[in-house]
Amino acid sequence: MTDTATPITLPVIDISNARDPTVGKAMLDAAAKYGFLYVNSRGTDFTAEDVDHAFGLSRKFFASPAQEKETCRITPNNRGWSGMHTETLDPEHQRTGDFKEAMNFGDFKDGKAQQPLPPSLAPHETEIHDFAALCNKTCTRILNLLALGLEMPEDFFTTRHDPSTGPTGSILRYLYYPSIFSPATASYKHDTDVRAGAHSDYGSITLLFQRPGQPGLEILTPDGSWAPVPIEPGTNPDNAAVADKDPFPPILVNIGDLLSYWTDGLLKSTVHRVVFPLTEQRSPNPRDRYTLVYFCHPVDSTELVPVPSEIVAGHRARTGGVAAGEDRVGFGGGAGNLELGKRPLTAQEHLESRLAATYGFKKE
Ligand SMILES: O=C(O)CCC(=O)C(=O)O
Ligand SMILES: [Fe+2]
Repeated sequence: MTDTATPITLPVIDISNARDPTVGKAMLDAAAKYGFLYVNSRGTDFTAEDVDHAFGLSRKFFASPAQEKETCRITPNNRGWSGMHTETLDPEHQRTGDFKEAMNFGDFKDGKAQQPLPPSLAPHETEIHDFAALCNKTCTRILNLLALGLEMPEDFFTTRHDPSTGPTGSILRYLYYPSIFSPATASYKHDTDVRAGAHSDYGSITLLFQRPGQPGLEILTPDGSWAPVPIEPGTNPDNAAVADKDPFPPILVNIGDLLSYWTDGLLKSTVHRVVFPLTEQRSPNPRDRYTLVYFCHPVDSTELVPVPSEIVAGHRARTGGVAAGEDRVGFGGGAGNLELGKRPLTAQEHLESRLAATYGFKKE
C-alpha cells in the first residue's frame, strides 16, 4: 500500500512578502485542508549554503563515535542525542523503536547552547545557533501570514513566539535514518516496521528540510490511507532532480497540536510517519535519509487564550471546536471553549500534557 499510493499534491507558497493578505489566505487554506504545505526556498531567509552547512554538521555528528554521542544523551528536558530505537513515536502499533537517531537542540542564550555539545559539534556552536535563528525567522513569516489569513492582528502569534522575551519549547533537531543496506536496519520488516512511527507534532508549526533522493515521509489522509509526500512537489518522491531555479528543495511546513488547539481545530495537526519506500528497498543504491526539523513553540508563559478571529469563531460555532468529546488535555475543547472561571493553559502546560500523554507510560 505504501508504494502504490498516489503522492499527495500540496500547495507551494512563496513567503517573500509576509505581509500580503492574499498569501495569508492561501496559507490558511492549506493549513485548514491538509495541515501541510511547502514554502518555496527562494522566498525564505536561507541560502543553499546555510542549509548545506547544517546538513554537513548533522552528518559529522551522526558519523562521530558512539562514546562521544553518549556525552550528550537526551535528558527529560528533550535536549540531546537519542540512539537507534530509543524513541517509539507510535508505541501502540510498533513492535520496535524508530529506525533513526536524533539530536535535539533547545533554546540558545546569548548564542550559547544550554546543553552539553559533543566534540564534533562544540566548535560549531555559533553556526548551529545561527541556523536555529534563521528557522525562527522563517516561522515568524509563516505565523504572520497565518494571522493575516485568519483576519486578526498580524502580530498576534509572532509576538508570542519571540524567543527574546522568554524561554520557549522550540527545538532544532537533526535526524538520521540509515539506509536499508546499513547493519542498523538488518531487522527492518517492510509493512511492519517504520523509520518513525505515526504521530503529530506538539508545537505551533514545524519546518522540515529534506534532501533530494532521500524520500520517506508519508501523511495520513482523511480517508485513512498513507500518502507519500514528494521532496520535490510535482515529481516522484524519489526523483533526485532539483529544479535549477530553486536553491534547495522547498521547506515542508506542518501545523502542530498546539496551534490546532489554539484555533479550535480549524488548522489541522496532521498525523505523519517515515518509512522505507519499496522503491528504496529495491534500489541498487539505497540512501541514508537525513532531515533537519525545527519545532517552533510559543514562549513558555504564553496563555492560550481564544484567538481574536471571526473565522475561528465561525468554525467553532459550526463544529463545536476541536475534537469535541475528546477528553485528552490539549485536544478536548480547544482554546475557544474555555470554561468560565478557568484560566487558559499556558504553552508550557500544553507541551507538558502532550509529552506526558506520549511518554508517560514508559517513564518508570
Ligand atoms: O524526518 C522526517 O521526515 C520527519 C520527522 C518528524 O516528523 C518528526 O521528527 O516529528
Ligand atoms: Fe513529526
